[in-house]
Order: sequence, then structure tokens, then C-alpha cells
Amino acid sequence: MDLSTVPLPSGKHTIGKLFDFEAGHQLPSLAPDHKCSRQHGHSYVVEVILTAPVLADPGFVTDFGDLVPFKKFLDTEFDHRNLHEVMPCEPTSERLAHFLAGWFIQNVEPGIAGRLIAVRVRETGRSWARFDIGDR
Ligand SMILES: Nc1nc2c(c(=O)[nH]1)N=C([C@H](O)[C@H](O)COP(=O)(O)OP(=O)(O)OP(=O)(O)O)CN2
Ligand SMILES: [Zn+2]
Repeated sequence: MDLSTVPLPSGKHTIGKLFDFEAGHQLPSLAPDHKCSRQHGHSYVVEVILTAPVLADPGFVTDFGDLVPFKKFLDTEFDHRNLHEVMPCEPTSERLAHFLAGWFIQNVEPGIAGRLIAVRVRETGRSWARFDIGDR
């Protein structure tokens, strides 16, 4: 069979990579009887999602290995910390996804081939928030 004749459809490439950290938080704006106003913790999972108009050799949106600075940032600034003390705002999943998108664009994106399109933050096995980057 001649596989070189398989037609490649038009479309776009998307990649994602998962990162994780353990952290405590509280949401003091909630009513005192809301369980999340109390100090508690999560095993957070963060996914960064990237695209690129053309693939870089040998066929990458971005080399997954080039995302190491993001892992280092999470390990250094977020892992085993109280997010209420780390974040410049209340650490909901939505605000965390938004904040991490901003940090990634400022600090990681200039050194990689792809562009960030979204960040997803998973607090529990059933709860997540996603921030999608607007037009730029
Ligand atoms: N939209 C959001 N709602 C809530 C957030 C959030 O970040 N965004 N955060 C919380 C708390 O942090 C809470 O710890 C997680 O909420 P919840 O999914 O209710 O947690 P549980 O695992 O206890 O829920 P189950 O009922 O067991 O699925 C609250 N809301
Ligand atoms: Zn929580």
C-alpha cells in the first residue's frame, strides 16, 4: 500500500500538557458557613493548551520539554503553599486559570514556538475551570 498518497486534511494542531501541585486555600468572601470559606487543600492539575499556525521541526507545535519553566514556576511558587497568601486575588479555579495564563504568556511564550490558547485548572476529580485567551 502506498501511504504517501494519503491526503492531509486542512485544520489546526493543538497540544496540551498537564502539571500538578498540592496547595491549600480558602475563599474568605464566601459566607462563613460555606465549606470553602474554611482552610482546605486540593491536588491541583493545570493543563496548558497551545496551538501554532505552522509546525516547527520535526513537527511540533512546541516541544513539550520547552514547557519546563512553567513546571518550575508551579513547583517553586505554588506547590505546598497557601494560595490565599500567594495569589494577588482570591484563589478560585477561574482566577487561578486566568492568572496562570498571564504568567505563561509573559514568561514562557516568548521562548517557544507555539501560542497559548487556554489554561484549565482542576481542583477535584469533578470540578474544573478553563480560561480561554481572547483575540490578540
Ligand atoms: N466556580 C467555582 N466554584 C467553586 C470553586 C471554584 O474555584 N470555582 N471552589 C470551591 C472550593 O474550592 C471547593 O473546594 C471545591 O468545590 P466542590 O467541587 O464543591 O468540592 P467537593 O469536592 O467537596 O464537591 P463534591 O460535591 O464532592 O463533588 C467551591 N466552588
Ligand atoms: Zn477549594
